[in-house]
Amino acid sequence: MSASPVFIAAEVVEKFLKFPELIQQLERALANFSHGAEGGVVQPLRTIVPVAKYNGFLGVMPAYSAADDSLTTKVVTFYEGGTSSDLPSHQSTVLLFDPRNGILKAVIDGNVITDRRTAAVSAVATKLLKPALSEVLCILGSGAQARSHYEAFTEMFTFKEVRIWSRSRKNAEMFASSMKGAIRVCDSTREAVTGADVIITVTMATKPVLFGEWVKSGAHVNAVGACRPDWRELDDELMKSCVLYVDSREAASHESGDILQSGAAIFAELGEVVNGTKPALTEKTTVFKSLGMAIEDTVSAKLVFDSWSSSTESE
Ligand SMILES: NC(=O)C1=CN([C@@H]2O[C@H](COP(=O)(O)OP(=O)(O)OC[C@H]3O[C@@H](n4cnc5c(N)ncnc54)[C@H](O)[C@@H]3O)[C@@H](O)[C@H]2O)C=CC1
Ligand SMILES: O=C([O-])C1=[NH+]CCC1
Repeated sequence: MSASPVFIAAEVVEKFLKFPELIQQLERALANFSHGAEGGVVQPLRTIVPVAKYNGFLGVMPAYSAADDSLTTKVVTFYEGGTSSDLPSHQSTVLLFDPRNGILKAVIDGNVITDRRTAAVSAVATKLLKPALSEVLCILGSGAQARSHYEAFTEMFTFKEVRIWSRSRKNAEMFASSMKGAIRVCDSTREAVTGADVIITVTMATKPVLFGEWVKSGAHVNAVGACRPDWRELDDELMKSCVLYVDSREAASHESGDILQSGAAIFAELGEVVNGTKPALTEKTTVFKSLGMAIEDTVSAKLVFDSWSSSTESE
């Protein structure tokens, strides 16, 4: 009989999933993904089950990475407008299997993985695509992804000013007072965005919150929300005038409302830039449309499991 799977809780994931190591590992995974079959990544389009009665969605995100010899599936739920309680709007669990025989080895909290790996991928995009002089960072949204992005970006880059905008000023102020470092709370999206060199959109908006007319020429945008074909965060003007990078062409052309509804053309996958097969056009206005890939969870879960295993062996 096989041993029971271990359960790895959020606090343990927090301890072992750290920037900058996660960023380095995910940069490598993005490159493998964009190498096609040669890169050894198997990742079908995720399955999404709408739970229309409650404005919710269940996503199933399986992947295998030959380079990491890691096999996982994440199960994630997300609710438009959150739930009626204090629960996070996104909740997830990652199942890690032994790829040699299919035994379930670990059930891992997926919330910290989702927050940190998404921010880590945005950090890779920003490293490659930001303008040479990047002094002002702007974050739209003040939820879980805003926090992980702030942590990753202030650890990896140096900005003279960080601005936050949220639908409610109170939430933006709470965000600013709960994080280390100075953050300017802005009253409008326009105020937050004007003159910013790097912009992160991490909202649950279903209609555009970021408009091309406000975005400084040459700025870099990480567009992280709007993961449904009928949801938007960015307007047509920005989508059509930018150089557009995505995590996965396949996912982007099935899931991204910003791409499907604007008709914007995809220039490259981020992994192609890492591989050197497509250029990073840092002098242009760039958008990285992130939808989130299962392979990011696969690599993160393996990192957590291996670190946890080594720590228990040395006890
Ligand atoms: N690309 C990726 O890999 C991933 C993307 N996401 C997406 O990132 C976004 C943020 O996720 P979380 O921070 O976990 O959510 P959250 O629920 O913790 O925070 C959402 C934020 O958006 C704001 N918001 C909600 N409706 C809005 C509207 N209509 N206009 C403007 N702001 C609005 C909320 O006030 C809050 O500040 C979501 O769209 C989510 O689906 C989440 C996980 C991974
Ligand atoms: O990659 C991910 O886990 C998600 N992307 C959008 C909602 C959840």
